[in-house]
Amino acid sequence: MDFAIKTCGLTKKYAGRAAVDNLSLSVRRGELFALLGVNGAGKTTTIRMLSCLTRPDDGDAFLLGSSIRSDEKEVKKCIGVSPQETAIARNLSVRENLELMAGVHGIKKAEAKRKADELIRLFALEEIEKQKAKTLSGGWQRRLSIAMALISDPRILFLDEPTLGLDVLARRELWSVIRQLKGRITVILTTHYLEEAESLSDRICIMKDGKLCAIGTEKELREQTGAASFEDAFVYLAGGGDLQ
Ligand SMILES: Nc1ncnc2c1ncn2[C@@H]1O[C@H](COP(=O)(O)OP(=O)(O)OP(=O)(O)O)[C@@H](O)[C@H]1O
Repeated sequence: MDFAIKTCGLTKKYAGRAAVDNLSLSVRRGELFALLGVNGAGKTTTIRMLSCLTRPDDGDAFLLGSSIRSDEKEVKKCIGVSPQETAIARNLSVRENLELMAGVHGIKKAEAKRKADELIRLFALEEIEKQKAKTLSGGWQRRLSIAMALISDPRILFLDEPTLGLDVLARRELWSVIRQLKGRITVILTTHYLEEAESLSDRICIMKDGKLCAIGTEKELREQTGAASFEDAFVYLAGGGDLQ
């Protein structure tokens, strides 16, 4: 099996308490993989370790074969991150944000323009490309943030709660943007919206207290718990193991 990500006993502790506890899992190339769990389950800490923003206390993870411990430079070359708090420059336009991010990655001007053109088309940003980012709605800011994370042509993209706080229409629009990426690159998505994981992902990992407590397709997780709906399966797995 050709893995994009393989974690081996990945562990992070804060004040002696494990935020991520001995996490071992594999994500296939081209897979859209969702990390689910209640608040504090360890999803963001996992993404932060995989994107080299936080160093693990124990264990390791390999992204396209490169270790987050010893090959940080290689790992950073192959990833894009759209964090929970969108990291856009509010006073710059949509196009300027994209070109600025290209510059951060050392992409030359002509190439940066070509890449910005391509992403503006892919994310349907044409009509707002000259608009300052601060004037955009939350949904369009998230869309821009994802486009920015793709400017370096990453092979693995991390989306941390991409639709948090968006209205249902903006969320659905963003889903169709995320669907366009399916199969092209590996996407790791964290979300609290169960229907988002259900609708978008190939496989789902449910975390609880920093540990992996279940992994599989939505159907497999339902079958494993004997639940009628995915929500019931999630409540069973991430909650107290009680099916009401
Ligand atoms: N920088 C930090 N310092 C201390 N504790 C932290 C830090 N970051 C995370 N934690 C703790 O680690 C645990 C896991 O947090 P994490 O943010 O990874 O969970 P999460 O699943 O992403 O939660 P949420 O769904 O609320 O975003 C929590 O108990 C949190 O309080």
